[in-house]
Amino acid sequence: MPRKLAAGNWKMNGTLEGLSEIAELGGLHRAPSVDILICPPATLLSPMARAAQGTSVWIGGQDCHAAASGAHTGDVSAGMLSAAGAAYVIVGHSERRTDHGEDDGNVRAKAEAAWRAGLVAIVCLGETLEERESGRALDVVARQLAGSVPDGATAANTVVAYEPVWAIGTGKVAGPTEIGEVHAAMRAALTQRFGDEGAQMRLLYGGSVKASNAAEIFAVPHVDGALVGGASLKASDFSPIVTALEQA
Ligand SMILES: O=C(CO)COP(=O)(O)O
Repeated sequence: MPRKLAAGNWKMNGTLEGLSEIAELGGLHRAPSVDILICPPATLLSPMARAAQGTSVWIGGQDCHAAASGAHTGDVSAGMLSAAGAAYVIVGHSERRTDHGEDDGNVRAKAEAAWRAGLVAIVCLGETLEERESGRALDVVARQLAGSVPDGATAANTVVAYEPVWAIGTGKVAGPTEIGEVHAAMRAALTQRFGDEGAQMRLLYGGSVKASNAAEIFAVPHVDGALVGGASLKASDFSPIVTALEQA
């Protein structure tokens, strides 16, 4: 079983001063029993990767283009992220799906590009409030999982993050029953499709995770970590979440 994963997604936040947060986080967790990852904006990736060298903190990108290079103004390839020091890349975050019209096919192609560059792909999915309230959450997640996770996914090259859109940045956390139901369904689908690799693949929950609710979330079966937005920006906020995961 790969180690559990506490991942921070800084989104479009942070400055060079945030380098000190990486050093502080590494200092607080010198020999963690879980993996720790911070995904800063692309402009901070290289200095953050340097700051993280020799610490327990991994650095990742927040998105990549599906192509290796070419005429794609404003985009960054997976190879470029890797060269800058990334080990992971988030693909298919709901903010990318909404802001940039990305669909499951785009996300799948990005995950494959991540693998070609030697990165671990964190494939995100999750239903909207309207989809949950109309009883379609499990169907939506099943469809996104089937369409966004490429053939060839393994426990080593892929992480799946369930982030219900209505719980992101809203302070509304999905309850243990809701999370448990979706994570069990994802585990069953991944195991059916990928066998033992699917059984071992890390499944993260994301959406308003904080120190105060982390332990309850990590106690849910098939939750192997978290993808944290706001509460990952400060080491002092993120560190208790890392500790809760170590103790789960
Ligand atoms: O979108 C998220 C992480 O990718 C979750 O963000 P918040 O933790 O700020 O709700």
